Amino acid sequence: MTSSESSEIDESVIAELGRLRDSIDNIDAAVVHMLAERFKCTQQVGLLKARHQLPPADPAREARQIVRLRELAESAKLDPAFAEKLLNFIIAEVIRHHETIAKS
Ligand SMILES: O=C(O)C(=O)C[C@]1(C(=O)O)C=C[C@@H](O)C=C1
Repeated sequence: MTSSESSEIDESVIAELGRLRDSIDNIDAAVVHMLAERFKCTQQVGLLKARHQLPPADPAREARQIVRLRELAESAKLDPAFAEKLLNFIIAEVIRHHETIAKS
């Protein structure tokens, strides 16, 4: 392989990496915007729950969400265990916010 051939390969690999990273950046931005919208909704839920003395957590609702999300993940070829962990992580933060609202 000549030095010009190897530098062409390097450039095409770098270009492909750049394209993939651009898509990753767009997807990450979409995730952030979607999470921000979700937290706007849960903020309203937190206020409603605090006003009506409802408990911050609703384990029955969470169980239904997990079943649904695991099914969605499976059909999207995403690891259902990962989807469940992610939902639990988000919900734990929401419950923390609900508790803060209830105390205030
Ligand atoms: O649906 C509710 O009751 C919420 O408070 C929202 C939410 C969620 O983030 O999806 C958070 C806490 C509950 O345990 C269940 C679900």
